Amino acid sequence: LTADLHLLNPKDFPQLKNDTFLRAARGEEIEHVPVWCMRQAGRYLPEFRESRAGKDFFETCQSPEACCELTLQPLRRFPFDAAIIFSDILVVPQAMGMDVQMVAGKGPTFPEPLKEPEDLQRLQVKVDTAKELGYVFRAITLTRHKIEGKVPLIGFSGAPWTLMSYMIEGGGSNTHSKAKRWLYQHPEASHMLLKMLTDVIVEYLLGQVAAGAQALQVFESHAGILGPAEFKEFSLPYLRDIARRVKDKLKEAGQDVPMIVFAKDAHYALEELSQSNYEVVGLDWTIDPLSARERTGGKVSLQGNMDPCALYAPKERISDIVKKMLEGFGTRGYIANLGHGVYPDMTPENIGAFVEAVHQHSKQMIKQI
Ligand SMILES: Cc1c2[nH]c(c1CCC(=O)O)Cc1[nH]c(c(CCC(=O)O)c1C)Cc1[nH]c(c(CCC(=O)O)c1C)Cc1[nH]c(c(C)c1CCC(=O)O)C2
Repeated sequence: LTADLHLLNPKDFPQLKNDTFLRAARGEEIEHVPVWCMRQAGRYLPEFRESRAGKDFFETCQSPEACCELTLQPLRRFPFDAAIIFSDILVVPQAMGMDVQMVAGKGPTFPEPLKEPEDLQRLQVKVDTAKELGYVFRAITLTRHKIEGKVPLIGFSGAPWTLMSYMIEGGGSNTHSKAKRWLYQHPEASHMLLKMLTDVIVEYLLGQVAAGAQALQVFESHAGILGPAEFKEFSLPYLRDIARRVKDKLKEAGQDVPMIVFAKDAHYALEELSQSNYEVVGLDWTIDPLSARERTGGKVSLQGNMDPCALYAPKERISDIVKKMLEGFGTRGYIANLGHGVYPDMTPENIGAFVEAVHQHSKQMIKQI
């Protein structure tokens, strides 16, 4: 074990061999369009199901070795241009003192969700991220060593509104009406909670970079349940604050790490999102590539946005869909991805076809420029 201690030291990482993803995030020249998939480490892989079998989900998240193995699994199969650390957005509410369990067939569950503003007193205001979330940092450091510079490693966090909605709903929801009730009945307490979450998230993301994360993605998965006005009041200011504060701190240390904002179903806010201090705006599949480009005015790189269900199509059809998508976005300032995560019943082979189609078509297109 002592011989392996350097693997938990965020120093002397292997040299990065494929920086295509980082260059695309910054809008720089590339030889092919980089591609990765949200939930690329997931139940669609038999080796993932085997590693996870019989183990508690959050215990798995707390094991750096398990997180490292699950992060690397998809890279052994497919030539992805980036890896995302295996973890979950709900480790942040846990660090703030809330109990969260992963219930099979039901998803994440909070036995004691926040009900009224008084419940905010149950939360840890000042979270020592090194202590409460150190296991994520150790997973990132270990993975950054073990990935051997093959591709960059992405760290991530849930955004404040998405985490708030889980903490109040107590789990998944169609309407999010319990959480939205707070926005209309308790706007001040809502802002207080969103601010508390923002403070923890900023520290958490900085800790991930210190541990070795080479890019950061912020998931506002529940943006679509808000309308434009509520998004502007309860989501956007916090998304902007997170990027500003993380970047200011990194700059002091002479570091620069690209940040991606993925606000699912928030196409009503694309203009605002493209002016939010993030280098990359992630897109779900409900927006047309060309109009996304127009509305973001070339100010940011874009990531996305194939309908995950297109992976159910035959391989030739996947290739056609990818080609159209690439033509819509163009090859510069673009990172190919799905519009949301891979589903458990998808065929690994088709993910391979997706990755290959992105590489092949984009190489062809770049040659013709
Ligand atoms: C909303 C959300 C969550 N978690 C996450 C989000 C934001 C992205 C999104 O919008 O989907 C983020 C997340 N969760 C997971 C990752 C790992 C990295 C990757 O994308 O490969 C990431 C980036 C692993 C996971 N997180 C989870 C799994 C599947 C469960 C398992 O492995 O046992 C994985 C691979 C569990 C999880 N965790 C969460 C849900 C809704 C679920 C699914 C529950 C279910 O389907 O039963 C909360």
